[in-house]
Amino acid sequence: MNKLGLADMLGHLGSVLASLMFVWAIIQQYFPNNVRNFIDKYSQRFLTLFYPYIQITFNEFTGERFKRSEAYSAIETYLGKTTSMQAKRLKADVIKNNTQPLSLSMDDHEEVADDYNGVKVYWASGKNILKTQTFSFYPSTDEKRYYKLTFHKRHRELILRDYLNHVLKEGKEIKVKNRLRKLYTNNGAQWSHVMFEHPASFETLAMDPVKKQEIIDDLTTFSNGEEFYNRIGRAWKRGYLLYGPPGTGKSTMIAAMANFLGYDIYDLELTAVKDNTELRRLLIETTSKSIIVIEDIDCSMDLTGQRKKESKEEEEESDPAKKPMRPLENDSKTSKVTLSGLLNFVDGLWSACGGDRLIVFTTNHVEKLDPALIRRGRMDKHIELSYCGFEAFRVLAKNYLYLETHELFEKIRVLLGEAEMTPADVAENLMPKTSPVDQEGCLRSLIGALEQAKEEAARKKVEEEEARMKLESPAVKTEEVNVVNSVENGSNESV
Ligand SMILES: Nc1ncnc2c1ncn2[C@@H]1O[C@H](COP(=O)(O)OP(=O)(O)OP(=O)(O)O)[C@@H](O)[C@H]1O
Ligand SMILES: [Mg+2]
Repeated sequence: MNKLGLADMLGHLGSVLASLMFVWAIIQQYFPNNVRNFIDKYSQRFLTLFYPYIQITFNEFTGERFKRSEAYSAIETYLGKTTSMQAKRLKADVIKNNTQPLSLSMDDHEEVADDYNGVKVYWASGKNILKTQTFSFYPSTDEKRYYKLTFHKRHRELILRDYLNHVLKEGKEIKVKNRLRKLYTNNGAQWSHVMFEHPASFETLAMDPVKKQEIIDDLTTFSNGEEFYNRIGRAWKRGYLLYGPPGTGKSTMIAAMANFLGYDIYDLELTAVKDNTELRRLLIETTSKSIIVIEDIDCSMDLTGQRKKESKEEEEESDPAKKPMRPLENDSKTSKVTLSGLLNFVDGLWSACGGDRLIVFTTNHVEKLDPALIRRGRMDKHIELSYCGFEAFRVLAKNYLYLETHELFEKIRVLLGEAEMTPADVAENLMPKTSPVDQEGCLRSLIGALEQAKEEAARKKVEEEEARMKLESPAVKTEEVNVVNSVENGSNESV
């Protein structure tokens, strides 16, 4: 009896559904389009009278068919972090980045909430499937994805004016940070590149923390300074001169800068550039958000005082800025890049071809460089990287040995003040040589090396002093003889 009742009920339900579908099919078929649109429009208006929320849709493709909307991809990136914490169904993609191996986004028909200055907004992902009859080579474009933002209408102004700007800006910034970066090198007038995957960062860079923070602040101000540079009418570029003895971290700092800003690196080999025209072409080909590096600038070109006593035809060149570069001794090709060519390269004229660029020179001999090349405005910031101080040592000890403090630190602090050792040499002594790591053994090895460096420095000083005395002694003797002679002659004059 019961069973029969249930079967009856299901039978009735089935016939009701069938009738409804029949009515819907008749409406679809016989009601003209404009009547249906009319019903749709007014039912929507009626609903919005009681619905206090505003919705904005951001489509993946707008206008140009195959060009992904910038706003959509910025939103996708912006929502990555929130998505990974809130959504239950996620999509993952490999981005092969140092800091983050996967990019996560919401799967279709997911929803997450975001908070902006205490205001709650909701983001939902969705897709429309277009029923196209035409044959397509790009079937994916038939699925139109979108993000829908929903918020209460009383926050309309805040969301439209501030929040959306914030989302787009932040999304773009995260994108720049996450993108794969490139290291370009030039072979003559051609750039070729490999992926840039240097792990250096400002945290691992050993140097005085105050100086380090100053550089980080300078870089941050520069990278956010588009509006400022536009307002004061200057090309958006900044020059850094890094100088100091070998092994003090100049190249490491360039890698840390690139990682910090998320910029590409153009490592320019000047001796391989034929002439100023080639140099200009190379510069024009660089993209924005990049660091153009010329390492060991004093070795790549003759910018020293020696230029005045060079060969005859070079002497004839009255303007020193026009003097050709001296190629490296083993370089068979002659580079005709002149100092003025390089100055043009650095100056606004050529670097004004859009976007932000840092230009970095490194040298071991800052005193040899032509003042014109490194004056402020060209090389805006001069940074000296020097021998390892105690603060720099602490960074290395933390990185290499996981040591924040140790009883031997005090001894090392005193020795670092007395002996000159580069961070590269300190790092080599701290490099673990056994497993498990013998922290104290590494510190003692460093102490040994520092004491040796101190002794060597003292011995060198004595030798230099002796050599100086030897050089001076004949003159002293002559002077003594002259004085004796003049006394013997009864004269008061000394020569
Ligand atoms: N300040 C530093 N912080 C951390 N590591 C450093 C530092 N200086 C040097 N090192 C270590 O020493 C090695 C050599 O450093 P780097 O190549 O940066 O020196 P450099 O100043 O560019 O030398 P050069 O003048 O010979 O080009 C690096 O691999 C790095 O590991
Ligand atoms: Mg270097």
